[in-house]
Amino acid sequence: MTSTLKIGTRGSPLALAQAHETRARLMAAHGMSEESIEIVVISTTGDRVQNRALREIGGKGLFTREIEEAMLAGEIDIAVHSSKDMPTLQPQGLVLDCFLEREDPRDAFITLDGTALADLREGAVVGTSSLRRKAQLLHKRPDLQVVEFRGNVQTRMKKLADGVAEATFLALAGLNRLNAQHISRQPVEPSEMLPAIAQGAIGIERRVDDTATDALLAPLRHAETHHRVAAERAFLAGLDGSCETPIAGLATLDGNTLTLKGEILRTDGSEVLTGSRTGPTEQAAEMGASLAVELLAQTTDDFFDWT
Ligand SMILES: NCc1[nH]cc(CCC(=O)O)c1CC(=O)O
Repeated sequence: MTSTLKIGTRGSPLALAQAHETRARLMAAHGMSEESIEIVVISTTGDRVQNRALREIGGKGLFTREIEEAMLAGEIDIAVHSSKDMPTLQPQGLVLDCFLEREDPRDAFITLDGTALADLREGAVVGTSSLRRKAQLLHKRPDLQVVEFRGNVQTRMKKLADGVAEATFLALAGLNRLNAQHISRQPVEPSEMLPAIAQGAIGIERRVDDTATDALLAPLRHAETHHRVAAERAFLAGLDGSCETPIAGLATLDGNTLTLKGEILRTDGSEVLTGSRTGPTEQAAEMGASLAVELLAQTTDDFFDWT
C-alpha cells in the first residue's frame, strides 16, 4: 500500500485511544507500518459546546457531523466512534458496519471513598448528564438528587473532589481504554442497571462505495459483537431513540443464541418498561424491532413527556 489510510476521530482522550487501538489492529492484521495510517483529529460541535446540556443544542449527530462531512469529502477514509454515541441511521453514502470486539459494556459507579451504590446515604447528590442513568437511578432511589455533570473523565473527577456531587457513573469501557486504574470504580451489573445501547463497542464508519477500505476492515470485524450491537441498535431504531428518551439495552450471546434485554423509562424514573427476546443471531434485527414494538405498545401518551 503506497497511499496513507486516514482515520478521522474526535480529539478527546477516549476518542484518541480508540483511534490508536484501531490503527494498531490494522497494522497487526495487514502488516502495515505506523506511517501508513494517519490519525486526523476533527473537532465537532459537541466538543466545542461545553456549557450547555447537549440535548438543548439538539440531536445525536453532534459528535459526528463534521467527521462525516470530512469522510464524504474524501479527507478521511474511516471514522472511529463509540457506537453508543451513534445515531441509528448514517448520512447517505456512509455505513457503520464494522464493530471491534466489545469491551466491558457495564457502567461503573464512582465515589472518591469507595462507597457502594447500595450504601449511598439518603438524599445524596449524584452527578450525571445521562438521562438514562438519571432515570434508572431515580427509579431505584427516588430520594437521590441528580445534578448535571458534563465533561471528560478528569473534569468529572475534579467535580467529585470539589464536592459538587458524591458519586457519578462512567462507562467501564472508557476507564479501561484510558488505563485509568487510579480511579476506583464498582461495576454495576446489567441486572441492576442496563447499560446504553452498544456501550463498549467501537464502531468504524466508511463510505458505502469504498470497497478497498471495506476489505481492509474485514479482519477487524468481530462477529459476536456485530450480532449483539445489531440487536441493540435495531431496538433503538424501533424506538426512534434520541438522547431525549431514556433507553437501555444489552444483548448477550450463548453460542448462536442471542438474548436481548431492553427498557425504556420515564425521565423522572417513575415508570420503567422492560422486556426481552431470545433467538438465533440471524434474527438479531427482528428481535430488536419487535421488542421496541412491544414496549411502545405499553406506553401511555404522556410516557415520554418531561417530568
Ligand atoms: N457519552 C460519552 C461516552 N461515549 C462512550 C463512552 C464510553 C465508551 C463506550 O461506551 O464505548 C462515553 C463515556 C461514558 O459514558 O462514561
